[in-house]
Amino acid sequence: MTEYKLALVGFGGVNRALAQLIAERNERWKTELGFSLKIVGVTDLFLGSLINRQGLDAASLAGLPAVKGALAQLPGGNALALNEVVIKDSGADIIAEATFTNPVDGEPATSFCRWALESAKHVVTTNKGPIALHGAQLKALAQRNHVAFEYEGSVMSGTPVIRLARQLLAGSTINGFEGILNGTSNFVLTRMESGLGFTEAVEQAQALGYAEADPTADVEGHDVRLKVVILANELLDAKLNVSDVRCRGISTLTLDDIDQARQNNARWKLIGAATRQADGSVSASVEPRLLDNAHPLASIGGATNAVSFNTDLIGTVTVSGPGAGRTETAFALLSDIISLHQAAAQNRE
Ligand SMILES: NC(=O)C1=CN([C@@H]2O[C@H](COP(=O)(O)OP(=O)(O)OC[C@H]3O[C@@H](n4cnc5c(N)ncnc54)[C@H](O)[C@@H]3O)[C@@H](O)[C@H]2O)C=CC1
Ligand SMILES: N[C@@H](CC=O)C(=O)O
Repeated sequence: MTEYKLALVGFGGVNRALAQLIAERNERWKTELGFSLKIVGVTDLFLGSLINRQGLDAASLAGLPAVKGALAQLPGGNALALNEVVIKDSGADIIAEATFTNPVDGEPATSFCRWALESAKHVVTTNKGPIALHGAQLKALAQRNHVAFEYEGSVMSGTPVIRLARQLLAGSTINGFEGILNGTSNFVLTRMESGLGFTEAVEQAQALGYAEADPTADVEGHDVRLKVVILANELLDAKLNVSDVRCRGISTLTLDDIDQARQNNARWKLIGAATRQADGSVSASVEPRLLDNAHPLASIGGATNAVSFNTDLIGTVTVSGPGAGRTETAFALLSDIISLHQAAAQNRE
């Protein structure tokens, strides 16, 4: 039975939920998945950092008070986020990176991934910045160092859309997709349909752990733009940069607009889309679209996301599931670890 040593970089909603899952399910994973996880390091800008090569108690970490420097209160803890030390010197095999997404340059998360990969440690991340902005370089770095770089949670949280499309649609060509790819904005639009104001709806999404640290990224479409780049580059073999994607969010939609749509049997949805053109190039956009209620994406409500792939052999395939949420996204990290464990087993055969 394999035991992976894990370091958690960024200890907010997602990695805390992963610690909780480890506390509850590690024993079960030994028999069901063939591995267990031992947390040997944690680092967070707000909470500080802590290393213990013998293993930290996952339940205690999950219940850590969310107060500044909380990790310094534990034996061996430090009030500073010693990110580089935790990544390189905690003895971890796997780095679970879940710090803020920076949609402009992907930093400092990209450096965290790079440090880990250069030190021959696997990386699992839910952070969209490094993949959308530096994905090709990080994948090459992982390959050179014979380690995994996995990021299923970067699009549609725990819903297995990247791996599902890559593996199970292999053999057919994906020529485009359109989808609802941001939980917060879809939650906000759904709440506004019940009459709640925009600001109050955003506050609810923040309280539920759906929103980005700066929710502007959610409502202005910047988060979806990163996800469109990730999906298009991964599944359509596009070479898109973030600046190639036209982007408009939902912040200008009013309760009147939403009520007007309802009276016309329609709904506003924030749609991210990409299409392969006749010359082989891929065009992409993020914009609010008025969908007739009969449209397959119109009924997707709350923080649920959905994406419809347009394939050459089997037509349209739609995948739907949670688009945000702490435990849902922590599950994506687990699925990444399962994937790298399976790949390691295959390599041994
Ligand atoms: N919450 C969700 O539903 C989903 C989140 N994601 C992504 O996962 C990542 C984590 O999300 P959450 O846990 O919800 O965010 P969060 O805001 O709850 O936690 C992020 C943590 O990272 C820490 N941090 C920020 N910069 C740091 C630095 N330089 N060094 C060390 N720690 C740092 C913060 O102090 C914070 O505790 C984000 O990139 C987010 O975009 C992806 C899919 C869904
Ligand atoms: N803030 C994002 C979280 C997942 O990427 C969202 O609401 O979809």
